[in-house]
Amino acid sequence: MPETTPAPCAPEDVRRVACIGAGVIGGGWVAHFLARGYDVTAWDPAADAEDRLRRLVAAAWPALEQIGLADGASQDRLTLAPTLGEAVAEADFVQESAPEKLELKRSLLAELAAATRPGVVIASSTSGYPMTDMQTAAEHPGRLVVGHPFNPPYLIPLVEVVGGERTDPEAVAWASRFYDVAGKSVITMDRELPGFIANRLQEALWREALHMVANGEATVEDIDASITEGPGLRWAFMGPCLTFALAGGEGGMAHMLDHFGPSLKSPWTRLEAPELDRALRDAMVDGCREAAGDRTYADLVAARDQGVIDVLRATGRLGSTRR
Ligand SMILES: NC(=O)C1=CN([C@@H]2O[C@H](COP(=O)(O)OP(=O)(O)OC[C@H]3O[C@@H](n4cnc5c(N)ncnc54)[C@H](O)[C@@H]3O)[C@@H](O)[C@H]2O)C=CC1
Ligand SMILES: C[N+](C)(C)CC(=O)CC(=O)[O-]
Repeated sequence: MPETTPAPCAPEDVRRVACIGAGVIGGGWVAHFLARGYDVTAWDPAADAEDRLRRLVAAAWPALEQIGLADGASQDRLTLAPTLGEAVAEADFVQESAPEKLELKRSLLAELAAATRPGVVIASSTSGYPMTDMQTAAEHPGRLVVGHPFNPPYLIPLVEVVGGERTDPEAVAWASRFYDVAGKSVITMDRELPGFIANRLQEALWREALHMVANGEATVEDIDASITEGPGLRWAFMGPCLTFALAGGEGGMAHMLDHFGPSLKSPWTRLEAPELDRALRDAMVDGCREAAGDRTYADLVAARDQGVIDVLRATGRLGSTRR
């Protein structure tokens, strides 16, 4: 039975967010919430976590200043807690971003649900585990939801929100409203799908890319250029459905389907996942190294951040969310 304890405050009244796990995504969430003017408490068991996290936030800050900080936003409002319990004790909302391992998520979410104040909503950043599978060990599973972000969470607006079988629908509604108030663009799902919506779509593309590299049919560089020089330009402002409706000319989607629909049955795709063996792993790693050239990780992050800001600005979406 879903738990019905109400959240201790309204989504509009959240002041303190706890971020559990402070790697690529947890750190990105920290930067986002700080930029939106929240107090943030983080916890991560790694010895170098604080140093890594503060560097990530400092590197993100110029991009965040460019798109506009909330009143009072400051990197000084970040605290690293010595224990998980202290990190969440005063939190109005918790974002979990620990490694993608099901058993770890199960026990961590149970621990978080026991350590937070009653009713506090806890969201997992998982890339694909259904909440039903992650909430099995929790005594208070009603306030556990998925809040799936996109890298970097401080610039990519989308977050997919969905509950599990034991999640209280009120918690899903609360989380969706909170993310909206916190400047995210929210899709609330009414049922669980492995990979949610966006990763299910990305996975199909990714699987085909791996097949082509494994078979020597395309290089990493060809694959990336095929998107950045091609469909990727359209996808930044018009999704694949409306884009393909235009492929039908004035006849729209109806003509497009009547014309090209039968080709869906031709063997363009190979829907089984390829074996991620050593050779394929090396080909992908070497190909990405070659594509990066002499650009460092920090160079690539800065270039990506500027690219996303430029696209958001060019398409009139800087500072606004999807309605
Ligand atoms: N990397 C990406 O592009 C995306 C990742 N995600 C999801 O975000 C979550 C985190 O992934 P990343 O940030 O990429 O991983 P990461 O490896 O960069 O960071 C994971 C962090 O968790 C810490 N950690 C280890 N054990 C922990 C524990 N027991 N409790 C709390 N923290 C612990 C590690 O020290 C590390 O700092 C995963 O669930 C992943 O699926 C979601 C969207 C995108
Ligand atoms: C690579 N990934 C599956 C972890 C990516 C995501 O989950 C979302 C993203 O940022 O594209």
